[in-house]
Amino acid sequence: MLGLPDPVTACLFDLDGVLTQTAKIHAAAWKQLFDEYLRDRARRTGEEFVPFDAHADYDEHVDGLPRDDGVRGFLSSRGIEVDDDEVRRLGDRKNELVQQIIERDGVQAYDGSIAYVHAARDAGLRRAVVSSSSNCRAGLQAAGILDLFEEIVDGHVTRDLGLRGKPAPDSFLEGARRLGVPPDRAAVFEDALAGVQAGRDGGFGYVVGVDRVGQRDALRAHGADVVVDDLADLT
Ligand SMILES: O=P(O)(O)OC[C@H]1O[C@@H](O)[C@H](O)[C@@H](O)[C@@H]1O
Repeated sequence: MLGLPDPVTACLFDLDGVLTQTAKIHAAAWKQLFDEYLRDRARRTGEEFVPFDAHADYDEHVDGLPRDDGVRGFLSSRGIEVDDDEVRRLGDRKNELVQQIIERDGVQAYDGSIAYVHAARDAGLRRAVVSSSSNCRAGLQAAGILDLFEEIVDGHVTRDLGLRGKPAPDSFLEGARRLGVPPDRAAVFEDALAGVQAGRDGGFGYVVGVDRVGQRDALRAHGADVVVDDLADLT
């Protein structure tokens, strides 16, 4: 049904880049944050300034991860270790940038995803959003799609429950648990390499990779059972 194997009765949707066009917003905010940081560091240390790549660096080190893990992950890829206070300071600054962009531009959902979620609801499939973002609920609300989902496991929930962030499968497992289905009867929909890996490692029934930026092969390699450009392609 809806391009999913028969045993699947529940859908676990990532938010940024799957339901809403907010992966671009996060990538832009991360780029501004890290470029400011790296430029300043280069001035202080005399090192060469190598800018953050909003595709390669974002996809590999930041996309899909909880905010703090994104800060640590990218900086450590450049051999830079920072303490918890600095991680928090940089994460707060990135969040200010995200919120400024959202305030200015709003949040747009992908039409194909919304049509798919409606079809899933009409077909009786259970539906949850599983996102690392602490802005998840606000994003769903701003896009006008909050009421399409029965459960939301976001950055606040994972922190409160002490769950490991993606690429660990914990948040998706929590989503399936809340919907009352075993993982092998749930499908994961993800655009991030870390999220697809979480779907594979959690033993989910099907992992749909959503390719918005030309990383089809990498999504496959991280464990996607199928890769589509848009959820409309599944129907
Ligand atoms: O900073 P937030 O809104 O809590 O989001 C954390 C992360 O959430 C993920 O969904 C995004 O892919 C990342 O880019 C983002 O950094």
